[in-house]
Amino acid sequence: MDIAQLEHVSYSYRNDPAIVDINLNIKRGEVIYLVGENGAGKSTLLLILAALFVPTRGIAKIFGKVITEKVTKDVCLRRKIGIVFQDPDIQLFSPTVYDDVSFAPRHLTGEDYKKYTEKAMRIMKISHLKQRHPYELSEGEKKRVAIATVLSYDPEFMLFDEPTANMDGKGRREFKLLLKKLIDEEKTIVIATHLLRDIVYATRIIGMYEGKIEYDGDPSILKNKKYLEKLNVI
Ligand SMILES: Nc1ncnc2c1ncn2[C@@H]1O[C@H](COP(=O)(O)OP(=O)(O)OP(=O)(O)O)[C@@H](O)[C@H]1O
Repeated sequence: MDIAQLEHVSYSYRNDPAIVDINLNIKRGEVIYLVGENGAGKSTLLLILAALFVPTRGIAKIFGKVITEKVTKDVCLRRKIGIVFQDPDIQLFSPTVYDDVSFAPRHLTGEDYKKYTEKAMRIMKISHLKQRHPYELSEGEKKRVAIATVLSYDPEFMLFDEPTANMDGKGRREFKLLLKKLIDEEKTIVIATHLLRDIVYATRIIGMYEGKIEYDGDPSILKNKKYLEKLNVI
């Protein structure tokens, strides 16, 4: 079974189309980067893949389930999918870092939630911040916490929206190591980015332009500067 199958999927915010007629299959173990200029539709496509948005048109099947309003709340499905939003302020809502990181495992993994929480904080090197209020953190620290809130329940399908956008060189190197670890654990990964220099371990690139898929293929496209210029991603 594919992780995701999109058939003629479109999504509009009120009447403004954000993605248009997307056909896409994602197989287990793929490491896909979505590239495209601002407003190309990358975040919207991630939200569809995360089973958080229901397509305005077409059919999205995630882990074999057709996504409807009801299915977006299915706990079994939610347990398998993790999304790290571009803006960590959307993801962090608790009074302390610990409460934020433990929120999902508390609801999804039961008894062992402390173990999962500690492990995620250790991996993201945020254990020392656990009693801090998320809003007191730097943007880079917030991003680490946001990633930890997803690692903490160990989903098999992981989606990242501009994960390295507010990170310094050290943060970006550490994210690369995290990615390697997730790939070794055979996760399926989709990353939206406009930072081409940060693309590593890609098995597939999807280039978006004005809500449509303009390229879907192997990473050799990254060497084709002329084509990337056409997509406005250079
Ligand atoms: N909440 C919203 N309400 C209305 N329109 C929206 C909303 N979110 C996105 N859009 C619009 O949908 C289109 C696609 O936006 P989206 O955020 O998916 O693109 P993106 O490629 O992720 O861009 P960026 O790199 O700037 O995040 C844009 O025209 C955008 O203005």
